[in-house]
Amino acid sequence: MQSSSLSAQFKQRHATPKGLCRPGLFARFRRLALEADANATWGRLDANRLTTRTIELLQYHEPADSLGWHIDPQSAVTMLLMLSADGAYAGAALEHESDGVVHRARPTQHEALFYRSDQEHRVTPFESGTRVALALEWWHEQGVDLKHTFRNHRPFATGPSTCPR
Ligand SMILES: O=C(O)CCC(=O)C(=O)O
Ligand SMILES: [Fe+2]
Repeated sequence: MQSSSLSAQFKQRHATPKGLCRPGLFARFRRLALEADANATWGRLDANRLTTRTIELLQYHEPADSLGWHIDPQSAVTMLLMLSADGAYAGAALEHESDGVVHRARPTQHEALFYRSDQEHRVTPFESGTRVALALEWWHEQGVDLKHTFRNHRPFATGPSTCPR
C-alpha cells in the first residue's frame, strides 16, 4: 500500500486505563460484519472462526494519502467506519470497480461500509481537510483463495441510510 501519514496499526487487545473499559465494541463490529455478509449473501464469514486480520486508523491529510486501485490481500471482508463529518474533507471518495463500472461510496459520519476485500477499490485523490476512518479487515486466521466465491458487487452498507451515493 502506498502511504505517507496513513496507517497506524493497533493490536486488537491493548491495555485500557482502569475505569474506561467499555467491553463489547469489538463484538458489535464483529456482529455487524456477520450481518453484512449474510444480508449481502456473500456467505464468506464463519461466525465460529471470525476475527480481524488488521485494524487500522486511516488519517488522510494530504494528496499523497490517496490510495490507488488495490485489494486487501488475504482478508475476506473489509469494514470501513467513517469517523469524519461530511464537510470535514474534500476528495477521498471510496470507489469500487465492477465489470468496468465504478461505484462511488460516500459513507456519512459513523456509517459503516462493508465490501469483499478482494473487490478492486481505491480512494480518489484527497483534496483538503482531514478524513479519518477506521478499517477492520475480517478473516479466519489464514489467507484464503476467495476467487471461487467472487462475484462483482456493490459495497454493502449497514444502517438506516445506504452509503453509496
Ligand atoms: O479509506 C478508505 O475509504 C479505504 C481504505 C482502504 O482501502 C485500505 O486501507 O485498504
Ligand atoms: Fe483497501
